[in-house]
Amino acid sequence: MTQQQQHQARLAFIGGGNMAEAILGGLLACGYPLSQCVVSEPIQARCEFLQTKYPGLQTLSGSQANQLAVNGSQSSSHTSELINDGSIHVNATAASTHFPPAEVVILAVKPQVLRAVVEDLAAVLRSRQPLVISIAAGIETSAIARFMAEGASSDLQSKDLPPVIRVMPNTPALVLEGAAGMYATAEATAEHRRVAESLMGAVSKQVSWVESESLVDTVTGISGSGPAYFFLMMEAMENAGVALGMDRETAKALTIQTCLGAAKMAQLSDDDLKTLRLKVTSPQGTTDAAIKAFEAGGFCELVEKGVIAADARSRTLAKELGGSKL
Ligand SMILES: O=C(O)[C@@H]1CCC=N1
Repeated sequence: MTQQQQHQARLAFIGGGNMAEAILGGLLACGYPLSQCVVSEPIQARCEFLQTKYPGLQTLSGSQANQLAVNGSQSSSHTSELINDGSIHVNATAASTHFPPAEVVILAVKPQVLRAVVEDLAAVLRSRQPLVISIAAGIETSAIARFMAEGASSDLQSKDLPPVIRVMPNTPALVLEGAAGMYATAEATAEHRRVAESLMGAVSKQVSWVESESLVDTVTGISGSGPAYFFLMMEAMENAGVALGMDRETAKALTIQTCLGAAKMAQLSDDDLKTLRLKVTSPQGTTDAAIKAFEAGGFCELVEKGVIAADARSRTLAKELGGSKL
């Protein structure tokens, strides 16, 4: 189904950092209506940057911005009071100060502040019951549920917890080439899964559900952090070209296209990755010389160590920031 054919949910981004921008930018690039998106972001300058880049985007900043983004404001006078109060800043280009409640809340804040943010939003999340999508690295859905339970008054029962889907996206979402892994809690219905899949699928070429939440940490180790591994490899190749006398621009352009071409071949070919490698590698040839040098330095073991380190860090974050009560 195309974006045009289905209801496009009102989205509240809590946090307007790089990853929120990647998802937002990707959604807008494929036709998601700007009017259905609001970004709550504490740093005024970042709001201004987003407004300049996406003219007409509603951004909210200030002490009650997260609440307003989720809860909406049915009365513009209420919003005006908040603005006059100095407690909230709404971007000047927003068409109106009327904010519909969010149907999907995307928690796109750093893991270190997720607890405070969710506790602050607990009551409104539990009364509004939006679909909550968390992209915070490492924080388990059980911890998010506990933050919601602890942040709201105790007379609300646990069945009042909204559905949570944990997503590990990656920054190529900004150019609609993302890869994302997703895990849904038992509260999430097939429709919630469909909405999350459709939002992340709009900016990601690969969306994979994992059945065990611990595999989200592994997704983080592969595709969440993965773009940085390829950027590092590309940096190293570019620098090697420069060291051999090539101008940086040419070395960079050849490196990037080689990376793109290899990825496309890997995607389109029926051959597995090893076979593709061997097809480039003539015996005693140039590639063979390079691969031998990589192997002598423990390249594959090193990459495995890197992926394992990212996976492990994601699990440690869960313990450090989510606690171990659940
Ligand atoms: O480095 C990080 O913590 C985040 C998670 C995945 C990509 N960046």
